[in-house]
Amino acid sequence: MADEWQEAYEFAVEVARKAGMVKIDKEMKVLTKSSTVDLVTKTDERVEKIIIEQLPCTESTEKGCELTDAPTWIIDPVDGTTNFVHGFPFVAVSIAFAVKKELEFGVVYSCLEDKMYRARNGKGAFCNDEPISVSDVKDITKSIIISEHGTDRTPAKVEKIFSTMQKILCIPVHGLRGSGTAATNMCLVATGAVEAFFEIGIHCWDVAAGAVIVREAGGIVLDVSGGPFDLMSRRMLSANHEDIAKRIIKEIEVFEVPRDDGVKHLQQPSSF
Ligand SMILES: O=P(O)(O)O[C@H]1[C@H](O)[C@@H](O)[C@H](O)[C@@H](O)[C@@H]1O
Ligand SMILES: [Mg+2]
Repeated sequence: MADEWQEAYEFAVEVARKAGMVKIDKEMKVLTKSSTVDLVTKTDERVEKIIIEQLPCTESTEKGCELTDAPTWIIDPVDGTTNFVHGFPFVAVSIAFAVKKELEFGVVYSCLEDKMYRARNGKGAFCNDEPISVSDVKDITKSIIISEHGTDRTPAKVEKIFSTMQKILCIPVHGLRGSGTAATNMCLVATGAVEAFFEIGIHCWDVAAGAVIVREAGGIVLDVSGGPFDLMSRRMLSANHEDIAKRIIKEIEVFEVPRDDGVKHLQQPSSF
């Protein structure tokens, strides 16, 4: 049988590159989404339109996220919008494709660095056409970990986020980092620049493409409890190795966030 999704995969790479031709514009119109620090710009809308117009068989829905068995594009036109607004140089276009609720391929174009990350199930992960793989560090004290504080500034949640970061920093690890874009953070795990990235509060479109890239680079993608990764849960831990993941999970102070699909929170059994 012909390779059913290869053409769509290659096409997504081209669309991501075209969509990534965005310019930092000081006059850009900045709007807000869930809070005053959750930014969106007219450029996000313009880039989304470019992508949707070019991808085959797209039907855009305003109903939020619902993953069905149908072939589905999961797109973040500008991941790292706050960076984009401020001229902080990490901004990515993220395009993933799922079939029967399983992610088939992912493309992340880190546009200001001109790095095209891509991966397809069973076919490896690449950056600018060079194969990439995760770090082989298994000792957390020799690791760099990424986490982000997100856009929910409810004091109790911020306290948990910083308490988790403090505990991880004091293990100690070599460093804590954050690029401001979940898609790029996952690619940093995939290239071995860092050992892990976790965040509670991200959305499915922030991490769908990155999940395929991390897995194909030899890493793992889990729920922050250690259970299986659930794209709609808004919780994600990606790591180079299960030893690193297990050690981080011990320190994560989990808090509730509404799921992307609106389903009531599901308990994630830990696989560790
Ligand atoms: O909103 P964008 O820039 O698409 O996505 C970002 C989230 O807003 C931010 O809360 C989160 O920390 C970051 O990882 C994500 O990419
Ligand atoms: Mg995003």
